[in-house]
Amino acid sequence: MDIFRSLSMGGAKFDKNRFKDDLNLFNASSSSSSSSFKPGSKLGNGARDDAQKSSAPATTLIMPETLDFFGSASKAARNNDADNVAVTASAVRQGKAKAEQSGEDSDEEEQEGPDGSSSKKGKKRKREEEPLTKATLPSFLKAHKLKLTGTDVPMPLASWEELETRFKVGSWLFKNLQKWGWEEPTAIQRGAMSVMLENRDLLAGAPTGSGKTLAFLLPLIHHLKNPAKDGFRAVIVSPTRELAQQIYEQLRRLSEGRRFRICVLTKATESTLKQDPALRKKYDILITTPLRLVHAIEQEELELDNVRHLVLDEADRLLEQGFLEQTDAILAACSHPELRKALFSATLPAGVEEMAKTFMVDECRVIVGTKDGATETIKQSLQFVGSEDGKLHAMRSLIQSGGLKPPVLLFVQSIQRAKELFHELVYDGLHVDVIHSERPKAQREGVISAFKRGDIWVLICTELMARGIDFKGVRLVINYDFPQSVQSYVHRIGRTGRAGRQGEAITYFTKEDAPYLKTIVNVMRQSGCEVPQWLVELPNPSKKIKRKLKAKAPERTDVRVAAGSSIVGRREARKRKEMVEASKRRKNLEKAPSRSE
Ligand SMILES: Nc1ncnc2c1ncn2[C@@H]1O[C@H](COP(=O)(O)OP(=O)(O)OP(=O)(O)O)[C@@H](O)[C@H]1O
Repeated sequence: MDIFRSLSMGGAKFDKNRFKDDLNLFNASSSSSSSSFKPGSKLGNGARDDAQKSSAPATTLIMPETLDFFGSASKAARNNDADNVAVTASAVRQGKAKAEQSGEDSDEEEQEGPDGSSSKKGKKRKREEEPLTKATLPSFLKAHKLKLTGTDVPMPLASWEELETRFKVGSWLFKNLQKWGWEEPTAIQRGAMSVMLENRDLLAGAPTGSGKTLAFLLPLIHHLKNPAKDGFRAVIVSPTRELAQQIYEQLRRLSEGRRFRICVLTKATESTLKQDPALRKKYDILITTPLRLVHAIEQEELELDNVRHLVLDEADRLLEQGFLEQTDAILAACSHPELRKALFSATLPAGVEEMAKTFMVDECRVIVGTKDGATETIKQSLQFVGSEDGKLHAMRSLIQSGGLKPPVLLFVQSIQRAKELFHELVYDGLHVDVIHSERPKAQREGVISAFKRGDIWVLICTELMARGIDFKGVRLVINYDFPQSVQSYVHRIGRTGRAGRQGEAITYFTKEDAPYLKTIVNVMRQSGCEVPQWLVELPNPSKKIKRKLKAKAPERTDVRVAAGSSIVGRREARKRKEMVEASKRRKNLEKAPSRSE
């Protein structure tokens, strides 16, 4: 059914002309909104709003160069004949010190080119094309918002070409990479790949949607070189099955033509490994969730003693209560003395970093942007909805005002609430579905494919979908229930605004959520969103309060109860009841024999 028709069934009017871009799914960009603490008002946005209303393509106008991870803001021709530069962190430090001494600043340097007529941007791009030197490194790091820490940290990649010239990455792998047509490496790819290619332990943090997956996959394949039939040599751990599957798909594409044996550990593959011990030797790479892997280790269904590369994706989640024990068991099972470890996430709380240091050896730390920061291409806002019943009202207003820009991800705090909200919205005639861990695997996969295809326009989800999942076209994330931690907020909203695209995130809050508001306000400010002064002046919640929220989701009135108790809810329920009764009457009439018969 036409989505605009079905959306209209909920009482909303959709103008096809106005939403013609929506028809062209996964061709994202866009947005709207303002302040004051009353139900329905949105708090946030600001500067970017004006920019987004401009007629030029969003990426070129809005994105500052420093945030242009994907080079989409500038298509300057590149001319990379990069010489090999094996500069180490001592060089990094020397160069930095020199730059600081001379008061060198990247922006100033750009204005001082020999050719006074060329633009600042042009000069900067040109300088990036050249091989990095001690002198150019500080401004390069600044331009890419890269922070490198550790002893002798390898020099970042100046260009893709350095993969071949400097690291001798096989031409087959380089060709596979080129198939994506990505003009240049993202900041995290520049910083993290060189560290992994030099076979060092790594702790890497970079915003959501900034290409961390490729940053660890490419070095990993490079090190494995060829299929070896020597048992698992690389293990990638991710907190969810969905993310493991997504990593597998990217890995398969990147290793095309090399016949690596890759195993995504599921109940089915686990039982195959159990039945056929010889098979275990045939695999090269394992992608798994922690629980499944620990089960397989305990059942002695596989061995990890030949593993040389261990990647923990969404590392902070894997080192949190709930997964920590399993991650510990995995680390213990990967017993090869030459094991290298790489930890990646968009959020790395201090406690996690401390823990990581206890099992990493002489690690390099590569951070892009502000630690635990949100992606800056996401327009964030907070919306006060009064109490629970105000949320559905806000949702329906959003539909009616045309602000619901599909595809939309809608986060709630529990499976129960996800189910309830689904039942509430499905009768509104929305193309809506729900995903949570109680749904069988096949159904979950089906929902994800349908959402990717654009058959589902609003996907209700739990924390299951908050991390890592790469739906490129998501235009709006709604935090229907307030997130339980800053990390959860950053990852949830990070499902939009990926790969340099624009996105929007709205967070509903009630009176009960107000004590935690400041944590989100801080993230919003850090990522460049304007927020009203009174929000800035709110007190930060204490550590104790934050811990309490993280440990236990707040009690909330059931979605259905809340829906029934609001005026709008009652009106909608009555309308739906009337529609159902009218439809029954029509059917009965159709069934009734006509008099002539
Ligand atoms: N160099 C690049 N240029 C352009 N696009 C890229 C580049 N590298 C990766 N991408 C694309 O960017 C998107 C996001 O990548 P990825 O899923 O690896 O992000 P991430 O940093 O792991 O995000 P998250 O923290 O949410 O897991 C993907 O669709 C990927 O194909």
